[in-house]
Amino acid sequence: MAVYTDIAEDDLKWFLTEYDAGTLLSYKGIAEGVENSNFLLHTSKAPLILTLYEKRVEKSDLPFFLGLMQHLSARGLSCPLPLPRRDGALLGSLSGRPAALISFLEGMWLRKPEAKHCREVGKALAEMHVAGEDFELKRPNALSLDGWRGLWEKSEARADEVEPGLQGEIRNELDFLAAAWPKSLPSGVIHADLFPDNVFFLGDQLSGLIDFYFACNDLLAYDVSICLNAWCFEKDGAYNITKGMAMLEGYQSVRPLSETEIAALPVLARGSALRFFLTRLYDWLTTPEGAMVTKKDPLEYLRKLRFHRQIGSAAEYGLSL
Ligand SMILES: Nc1ncnc2c1ncn2[C@@H]1O[C@H](COP(=O)(O)OP(=O)(O)O)[C@@H](O)[C@H]1O
Ligand SMILES: N[C@@H](CCOP(=O)(O)O)C(=O)O
Repeated sequence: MAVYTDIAEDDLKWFLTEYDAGTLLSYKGIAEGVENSNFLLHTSKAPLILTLYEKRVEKSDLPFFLGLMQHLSARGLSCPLPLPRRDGALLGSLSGRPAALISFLEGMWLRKPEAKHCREVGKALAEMHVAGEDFELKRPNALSLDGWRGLWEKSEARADEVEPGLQGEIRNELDFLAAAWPKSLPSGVIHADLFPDNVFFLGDQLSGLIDFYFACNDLLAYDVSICLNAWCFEKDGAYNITKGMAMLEGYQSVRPLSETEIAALPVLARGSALRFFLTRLYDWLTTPEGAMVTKKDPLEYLRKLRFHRQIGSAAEYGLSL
């Protein structure tokens, strides 16, 4: 679950007086999520999401995340919209944490996405990339090459507890990626965590994207590779080329990939598999037993990484070259 910080009803009522959000009818913690504490609020005006930003989110990054949601929403992308306080600020404070109220998005995330949903996700990702083109704030990706090495160094000594031989394998992978990482592909604002739990659907129709708290400036095709990893593998670890094809077609119906982006996909997919392996590994090794958060399996991403290593060309992801 992800409610790291409790809130007192009176504090919440006081917090709401700073907004034109109506009076509080009810509130409850939301079990899902990993990074922040989220609450669903019902007020006399509307359902709302209250997010308390926890330790792993840099306060100085919050204007980027909240401003990006405003920017994308203004350009027609369906995503939560932060509510301004009466003084115009998007950020307040509650229970000693930076806090924001954001609009409630209707829909549910899909436990068993199909190819048709992957197509919608690909299209929405490209729409986000296009809508983000004129967003003025910048945020470098803290979880790119340099960040991976730092993260690895925190887990390296205990990595072989998770699987024998990991130490050597990941060191070699980092060296490979440092040498092979593309330097001049199109870049822009990326979501960087567009997993199934961050995409809502109403029936088969995509109703919106949430959780922009890893968004940053990086290679657009890297974001595509994150989605291939998150959406196009089956539970048994097999890559589903039909889903990959649908996702890439959906993406390219809005923003065609260049030849160099296509050629770079296998390396980018190795990088994005490693990125989620490393954050999961760190959490796996450091989250105390009994903590109220569901730990995600790092080995799922190790298997994906190994799959991408043996890819000969992007055609194997379902792209018609
Ligand atoms: N704007 C929103 N509308 C509806 N539900 C939301 C919204 N934002 C978050 N949620 C709910 O809260 C959960 C956790 O949100 P998320 O942003 O993924 O948290 P975290 O950043 O901690 O991973 C989501 O799975 C969803 O159920
Ligand atoms: N998507 C990441 C974990 C981040 O969780 P989220 O709830 O913020 O999407 C993973 O699967 O490792």
